[in-house]
Amino acid sequence: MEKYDVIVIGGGPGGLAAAYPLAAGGKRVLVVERDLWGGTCPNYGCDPKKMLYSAVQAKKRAARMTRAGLVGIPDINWPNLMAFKTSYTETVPTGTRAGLVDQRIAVVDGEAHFVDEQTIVVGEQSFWGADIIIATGLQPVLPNVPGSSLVQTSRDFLEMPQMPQKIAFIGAGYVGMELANIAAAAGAEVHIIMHGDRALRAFPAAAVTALETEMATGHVYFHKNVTLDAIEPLGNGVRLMAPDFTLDVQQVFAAMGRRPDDQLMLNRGRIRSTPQGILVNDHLQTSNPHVYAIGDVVAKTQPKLTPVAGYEGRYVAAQILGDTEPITYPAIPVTVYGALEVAQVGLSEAEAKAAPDYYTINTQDVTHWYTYNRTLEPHASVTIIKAKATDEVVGAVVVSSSAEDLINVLTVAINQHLTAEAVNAMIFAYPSEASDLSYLL
Ligand SMILES: Cc1cc2nc3c(=O)[nH]c(=O)nc-3n(C[C@H](O)[C@H](O)[C@H](O)COP(=O)(O)OP(=O)(O)OC[C@H]3O[C@@H](n4cnc5c(N)ncnc54)[C@H](O)[C@@H]3O)c2cc1C
Ligand SMILES: NC(=O)c1ccc[n+]([C@@H]2O[C@H](COP(=O)([O-])OP(=O)(O)OC[C@H]3O[C@@H](n4cnc5c(N)ncnc54)[C@H](O)[C@@H]3O)[C@@H](O)[C@H]2O)c1
Repeated sequence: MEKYDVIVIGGGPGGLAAAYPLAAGGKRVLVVERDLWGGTCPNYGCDPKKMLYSAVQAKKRAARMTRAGLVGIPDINWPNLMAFKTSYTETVPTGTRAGLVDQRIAVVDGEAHFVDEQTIVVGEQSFWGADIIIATGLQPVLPNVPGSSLVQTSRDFLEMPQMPQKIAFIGAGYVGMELANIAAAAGAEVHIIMHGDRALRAFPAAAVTALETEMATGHVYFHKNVTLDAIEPLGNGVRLMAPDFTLDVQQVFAAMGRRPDDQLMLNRGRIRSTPQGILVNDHLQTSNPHVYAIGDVVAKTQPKLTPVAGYEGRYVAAQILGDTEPITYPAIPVTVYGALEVAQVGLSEAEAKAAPDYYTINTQDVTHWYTYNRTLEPHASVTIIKAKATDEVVGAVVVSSSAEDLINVLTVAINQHLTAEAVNAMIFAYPSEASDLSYLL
């Protein structure tokens, strides 16, 4: 049996962020990956999604600017856009694996299962680790109804060779809203099946309504309060069925959330978990003190995102190398890359509303401000939440076609505990979204 200082299970953003500093710190490290090196984000998540989104953004902006002198709206050629995406994704697994080997990190291809508290097996091989880090991410949830085998996943969507004329997503969270926007811009009629009446529950209702309205103008149809009870094959597609509801589409995709799978045999490693993920203490240590868990697989209140997985990977590496501080998280921005970008960071609007003595909430519709008028934005709004006692910026919501930029500026302000006065004292590039901040704070 081979022995290592640290075994990392999962070669995604979390696992990789832990492996490199551990190896640099002199530890003998093994990383095990059962599928594509690099994990979800660069292979079938954030990065390929945003490559497709780039063309969608350009098309939408061009369409708006036809009202300002631009002639003609470009078409999306799906196979060519896919080829552009693949030109990036096809290099990820080999490049990632080679990067590890280059740093003298041992790599094994295969699925890891626990044998006991410090031993795992991969195929026929057994490995012992003084410490083990679980960074195995999540798998898409599929509907539990007859015909669920006809349902595809976001991974299938991001590898789809042709765009069908009519498709559906089950679920209106991040994946459903983002992929629906891409499909609609590429020419499909898109249906979103929602078992409730709220999309993107974690975001303020007004921001989500703005996004839904924009998507509805682009051939996205929302079916609210529909709980599917069966899916049947059709000659050239599938039939989605619920009480008083039938919809025929060519393809249907699950966008109902993501959950850990049960392949690790956690019980043999004495590691406790729930359906939401592995339970950890404030050092990201599991119920087995030799084993840590990081990234999406952890049951946590923080958003399950790539930069959070990376942050936790670096944190656990530092713990194993000798640090003893419990983990604390900075304010984490979240952004939905839809027909509009909806972004928020810090204290939420709902939390601020619940404590009116402590916080001010300033929401402005900025659609007609110069910055957004210049690009003929369909909708733009910014919410700034400040602490009354200190005048510090503590939360923000941005809705526009480029909210990702402003939310990052506001994230810096929140994490640095800047007061409105301190932000206003800065000079930003003009004219830009950040240069408008003085009117908003
Ligand atoms: C469609 C989509 C779009 C997304 N867009 C964004 C975005 O825009 N921004 C953002 O921040 N986040 C986004 N995410 C989320 C992001 O991909 C994850 O937060 C991130 O990949 C989590 O990293 P991780 O290392 O925890 O897990 P993963 O990246 O999932 O990596 C886990 C790895 O472990 C491997 N593994 C699992 N079990 C085993 C086993 N038993 N043995 C060996 N290997 C195993 C898996 O094969 C995988 O490679 C998106 C996700 C999806 C699905
Ligand atoms: N831009 C980003 O940062 C980004 C993009 C994509 C994914 N992600 C990550 O991936 C995770 C998974 O995304 P997701 O969209 O699959 O999950 P999600 O949790 O964001 O949304 C799932 C949605 O499906 C709905 N749903 C659940 N069961 C259903 C059912 N039976 N019928 C109809 N609807 C149902 C839920 O109410 C919810 O609205 C996200 O939570 C996030 O962590 C992030």
